[in-house]
Amino acid sequence: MSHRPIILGIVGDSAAGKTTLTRGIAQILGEDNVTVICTDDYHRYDRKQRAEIGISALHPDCNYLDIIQQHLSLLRSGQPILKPIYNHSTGAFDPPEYIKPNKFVIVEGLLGYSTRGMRDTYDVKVFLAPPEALRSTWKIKRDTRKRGYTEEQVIEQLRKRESDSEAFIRPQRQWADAVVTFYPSNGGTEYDDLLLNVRLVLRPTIPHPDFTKILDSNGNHQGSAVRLELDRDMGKPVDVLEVDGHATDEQVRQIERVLCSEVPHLGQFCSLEGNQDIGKVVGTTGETLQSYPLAITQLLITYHMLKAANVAAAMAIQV
Ligand SMILES: Nc1ncnc2c1ncn2[C@@H]1O[C@H](COP(=O)(O)OP(=O)(O)O)[C@@H](O)[C@H]1O
Ligand SMILES: O=C(COP(=O)(O)O)[C@H](O)[C@H](O)COP(=O)(O)O
Repeated sequence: MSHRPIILGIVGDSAAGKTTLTRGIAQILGEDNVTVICTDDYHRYDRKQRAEIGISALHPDCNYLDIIQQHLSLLRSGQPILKPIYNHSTGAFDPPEYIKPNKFVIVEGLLGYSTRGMRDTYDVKVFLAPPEALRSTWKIKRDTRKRGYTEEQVIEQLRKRESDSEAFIRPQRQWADAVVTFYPSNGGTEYDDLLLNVRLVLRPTIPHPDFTKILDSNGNHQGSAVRLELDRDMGKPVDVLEVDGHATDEQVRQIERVLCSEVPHLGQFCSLEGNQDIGKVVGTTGETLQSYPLAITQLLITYHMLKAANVAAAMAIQV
């Protein structure tokens, strides 16, 4: 290996879209180059024990955060780990698995940014923050179709976990280099998953692509479906790029050009080079999702992974 593994964190609440986004990015980086770790595997208690104790999986005390941190450090230095496995179908633990890191490691889960040690291990940190109404819809759909729960059980679980979501999950937003929010354009309950807009909050904690290139010479937007603004997030200044579900091919190509001018590898996954599968991913409920907002989100995060790999390779040559 020419450099140490590059580590991406994808953190967010249950059914925020972590696994779906992870799949899309792994497709672009090449499945064989990517090791995916889900931190649900580090739950301290199985489902029965959690019910007896009265603790939710979202609580830090319900997870071996110290072992996650230890394993992340090992993976970052290219070493293997013996990872526990939490089985969402049975609610119990399967035998552990031996995992060697590939060039890229994606670590997705609920509490990945809870400690300083964990946060320091990632090269790129993403937080997923869909509006709560959309997350509930996604969670009901997935957990009734794939995890054997009834709709009433999922709604009750969401209600019971709300205080832990507020206390432990949502505050982690502050540590992310990019906060990703897919949202319905009319803000209402009637929406099409394939026409969701995306709001990308870009913190100056890592150097983002120069999106000002998509503005015309007067600094104006080329249309209303793609917007670049300065804003504040949790009190701190940020750039915000929004891409609507109905953005045009040409608007999307402009963004792709910005990304590909610095990272040509991305070209083959863009509509620029005629790729028809841009932004296509199979969601965890088995449905095929495809949209420009999804594509731009995946490309932006992959851009950061490849840039981090270039930096790590340059450092490896120096030593
Ligand atoms: N970007 C997206 N666009 C449309 N639907 C999505 C998107 N991300 C997730 N979903 C839906 O939400 C469900 C839950 O997503 P998932 O990736 O399993 O969440 P998590 O891994 O965070 O628990 C998926 O089954 C899918 O139906
Ligand atoms: O919230 C999640 C995390 O998964 P995800 O982020 O993929 O939703 C699960 O509910 C817990 O792991 C508990 O498992 P269970 O529901 O089996 O008790």
